[in-house]
Parts: sequence; C-alpha cells; structure tokens
Amino acid sequence: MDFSGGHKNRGELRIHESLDELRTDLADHIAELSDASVKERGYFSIVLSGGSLIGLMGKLFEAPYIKTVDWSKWYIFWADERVVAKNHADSNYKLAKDGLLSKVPIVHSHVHSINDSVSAEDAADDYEFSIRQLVKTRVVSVSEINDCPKFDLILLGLGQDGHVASLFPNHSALNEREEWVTFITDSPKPPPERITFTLPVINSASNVAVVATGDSKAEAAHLAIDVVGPECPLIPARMVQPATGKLVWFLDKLAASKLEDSNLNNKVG
Ligand SMILES: O=C1O[C@H](COP(=O)(O)O)[C@@H](O)[C@H](O)[C@H]1O
Repeated sequence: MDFSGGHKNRGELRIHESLDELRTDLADHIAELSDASVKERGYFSIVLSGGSLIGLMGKLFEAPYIKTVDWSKWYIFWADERVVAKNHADSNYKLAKDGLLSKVPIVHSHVHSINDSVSAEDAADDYEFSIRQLVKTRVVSVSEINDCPKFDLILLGLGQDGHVASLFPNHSALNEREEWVTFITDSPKPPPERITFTLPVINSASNVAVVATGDSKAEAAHLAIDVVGPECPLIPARMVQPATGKLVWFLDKLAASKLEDSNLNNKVG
C-alpha cells in the first residue's frame, strides 16, 4: 500500500455550511447505505467510532429515519474501543448506547461490543474471533482481494493529531497487516489501553465515512486530503484509502478551512 503524499484520489468531499446540514447529510448517507445493503444482502454491518461522531449521528433517531430505516437488520461494531468497563465515562460503547443505540429499535444481540473484563490483548483477540464467526455466516461480507471482513460502512472520527479509530501517528499499530483487531497500551490520548481495527480492515470496507468538525480539525483534514509534500507528516487519516470501497469526508466549513482551493472546487455539498 502506498500511503505517500501525492495521492490524488482522496474520495468525495462534502463540506457543510452548518452542523445541522452536516447531520442531515450524514443521516441521509447512512440511511441510503443501510437500504442498499439490506436489499442486496439482508444485513447492514455498520462500524461506529467514539468521540464527536455519535452526537453528529443524532438525526437518525428523528423523523423520517426512525421509521424508514430497517433497524432490525443492523449489526453494530466499533472501529476502536477503550479498554474500560462498559459503564465507564470513557467507553465508546456507553457513548453510543446513551447517544444513539438506546433511542432506536436495534436488536440487542446484534450489538457487538468488546469483552471489558479481560486484558487489552485478550479483548482484541476476542473481538477478532467474534467478527470471524460473523464473516463465516456472511452477516459481515468478506473482501474479494484479501481475507478481511468487508463492512458495509465504517464511520471514523478524525483526531486533531490525524488519528482515526485508535491508530495514532507514528505508532507501530499502523504497520499491522495480519491481525484484524490489534491493541495498544500507550495511547497518547487517554485512556492508554485500547483496541482498534487495523488499516487492512478499514481499507477493505465497502464504504468509509470520515466525519470532522471544528477548526481544531482543519490542519489534520488538510494533511489527510490535500496533495502534500514529502516534508509533511504522514498522518493515519491519510492512510485511509479503501481498496475498492467508497470514501466520503463529511466536514463543516471550519474543518475544511485549510483545504486547498482545488479540492474545494471539487466538493459536493
Ligand atoms: O479517542 C478517540 O478519538 C477519536 C476522535 O474523537 P473526536 O471527539 O475528536 O471526534 C474517535 O474517532 C475515536 O473513536 C476515539 O476513541
């Protein structure tokens, strides 16, 4: 995989005037992909992240989505999770449960959260094992180009430092090519112990959406999307390059404020 600068195809850019507009567009996008996956496969495998993303998905539990989405076909996963108890304030599961999952008619057994009672290493192994079972039964598709799961949609946030999931700049987890799920115990952003999908899994998805708002994300968005020189840091978000899937960036004006004009001219939204 070539993650170097100069990669021109950085996906579709959707830059929004307001957060309200972004929330509606994000809900539309998720609902459309859900419809298409349910029609084609009978399931919708959706991968969540933590952080600001969940709040930006809030339109989904309003009309029309609450009635029109086939929630019974949703299977929920996490791109990363903090290794803390499920009722801990740092838990990405708790964030999603409180902010989204408890407000929509999701089938409880379709929610695949991590085992929070074991070490980070064991939690990563357990999570990968449970995903392997769902790939065997094709609840989660399999990639045509490697043995990775092919999730219908992976939703990622963008850290100020350019991290996605719990893949942080210059961390050895970025080099993991064999495991689907790996663990770290030295996250630069607390809490330190986390599990995360690896780049091969993220880049095997049918659809990836990266959602970033606010001026604190502007530099990371520039480094992730624009054609930058070799002197610029190679941030994890730039390594999100779906092999056959579609990549869409959902940005507000502030997060897009450092993008080159050439990219802004090509924007959708
Ligand atoms: O620690 C994390 O941070 C990122 C970004 O969070 P945000 O609040 O800046 O949007 C998030 O995507 C990731 O899932 C989470 O564990």
